[in-house]
Amino acid sequence: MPVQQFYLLGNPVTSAKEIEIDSNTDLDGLKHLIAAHFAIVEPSGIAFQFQEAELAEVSDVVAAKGLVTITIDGHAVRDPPGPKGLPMLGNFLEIYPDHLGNHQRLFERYGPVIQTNNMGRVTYQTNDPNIAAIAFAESDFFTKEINKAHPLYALKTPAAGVFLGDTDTPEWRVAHKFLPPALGPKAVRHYAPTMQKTVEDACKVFDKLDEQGEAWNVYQYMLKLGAQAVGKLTLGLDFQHFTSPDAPVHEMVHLIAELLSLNKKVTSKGDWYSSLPFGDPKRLKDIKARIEGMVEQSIQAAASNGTEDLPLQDAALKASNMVDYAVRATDNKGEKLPKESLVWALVVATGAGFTTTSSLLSWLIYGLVTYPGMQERLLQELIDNDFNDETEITADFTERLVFQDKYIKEMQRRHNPSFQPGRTAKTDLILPGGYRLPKDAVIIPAIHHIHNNPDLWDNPAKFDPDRWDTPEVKNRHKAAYVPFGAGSRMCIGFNFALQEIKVFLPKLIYNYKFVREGDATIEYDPMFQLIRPNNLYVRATKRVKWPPKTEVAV
Ligand code: HEM
Repeated sequence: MPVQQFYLLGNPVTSAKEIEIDSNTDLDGLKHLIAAHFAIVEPSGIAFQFQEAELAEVSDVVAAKGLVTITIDGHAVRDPPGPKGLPMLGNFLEIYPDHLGNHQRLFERYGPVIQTNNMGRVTYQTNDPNIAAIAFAESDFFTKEINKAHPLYALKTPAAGVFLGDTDTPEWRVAHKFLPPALGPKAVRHYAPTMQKTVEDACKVFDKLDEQGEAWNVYQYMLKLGAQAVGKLTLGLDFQHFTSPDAPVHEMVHLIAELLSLNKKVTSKGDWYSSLPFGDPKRLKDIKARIEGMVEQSIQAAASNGTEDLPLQDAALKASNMVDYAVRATDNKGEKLPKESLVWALVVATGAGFTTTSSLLSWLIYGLVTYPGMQERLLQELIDNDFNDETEITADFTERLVFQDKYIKEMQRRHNPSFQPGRTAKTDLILPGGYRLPKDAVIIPAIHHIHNNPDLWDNPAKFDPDRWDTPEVKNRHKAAYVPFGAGSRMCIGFNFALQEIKVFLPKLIYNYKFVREGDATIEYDPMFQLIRPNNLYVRATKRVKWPPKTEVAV
């Protein structure tokens, strides 16, 4: 078999490898062979050169009398670029507090894969859907492994399996078998009446605030609303958020929100900070223990109800909430979600459930008071579908609200709450474009920057729900829109989240006209795990008149 020497352009020639080439192989086969030897993730981008001339045939590669140079998508291999940074602080001061705006600037300056260093912690980010899709796919190259460089490191809880644990652990496999059925499309349909009752209770409070002529902080009330629904449907707890306009936020909700805030604080700084035995890192540990205790209590209450065990799918359709489901559901071997996994899997479902949905709900209200015509179009669609105070909001009904669906999609494009799912390199590897990543490097498909990348979206800053009807958007790259992440570690609660929002929004829009109070620039908390509009205030004025139904031309 012929033997040839290859090296990667950008690496020293001393790194050249001698590789045997099967004489029957074609160019594609040769690229795959070379990709396997050099851990090049995407073989199709490989090209061969000898003395700067392109070699387009395998026979030319074999015949070359010397080192054959490999290029990737026309580039030499190189480390992802990024700003130089200051000693100790790295790039921290030029990224925070506005990490969304500043990362955008870095993508514009350095290209689709960037490298930053925050007080010693190196992170890679991409706004390229092709590279995002590669990172999201659990493969020989990438996995979700929450190492020290991962944005969830300070929260890592292997027992949770989902979200806070690594893939391919026994804990992840078992949680990933038991939880998704309870959050599948059929299962969440039977949660619709509880969702509707929750928003109806909230409306009584919004009515009172209107009677008192008060404007209210959108995030605070959406946090109450999102948490009230998730509390009932995951833990079977009534957080009593809507007994009066001033009802306090339940301790559990405070603790989970503080946990996320502490995590972002702790992981935005170097490793030294997260190992301090006092201050934020200590508080983070104490809070985790308190949450664990509270969830254990809910589990005991559910278990003492003495209801029968059921196979996974049946349990998902019959359980009154996820604790009830989790204590009753059995797999085909008759086994249950082990006790060690139960507590943290439920904490995660609760936390992941209300923090995200309350932020998205807040952005949806922001859209009503910011983007002209949206309230009117959403209301008109309800009227045209005969919505009124008595309507039972089922999944069948919300499926008819086509504009509402596009409005939500566009909001998740422009203002998605989640922004940094991280994936870890399993080996030294080379990405498309020739970007080199070392083993254990964490790359973040930067959701906000993918969703606002001008190469993928026409006029991305424009809020335009109608773009979802265009062929460009319909035929987009599969990872150009990933509000719930992608791959086997994507969100398992997306059916729940979308249904909840599609039940809540009609009630809010039908009952109130929302008007913004104040005109301060909307701020988000850079030290929070999610993006939410912190200082948005609105007046919700109760509607007493509604527009007529659109006349259909005959
Ligand atoms: C607007 C609402 C939501 C958004 C934007 C959202 C977003 C996400 C994203 C981006 C991930 C992937 C994280 C990663 O790749 O590391 C994720 C995972 C997850 N989400 Fe959601 N989520 C939402 C609602 C929910 C709800 C309502 C629940 C549960 C009731 C939930 C439960 C989970 C869980 C358990 C995971 C981890 C799955 C795993 O590790 O295999 N999410 N979510």
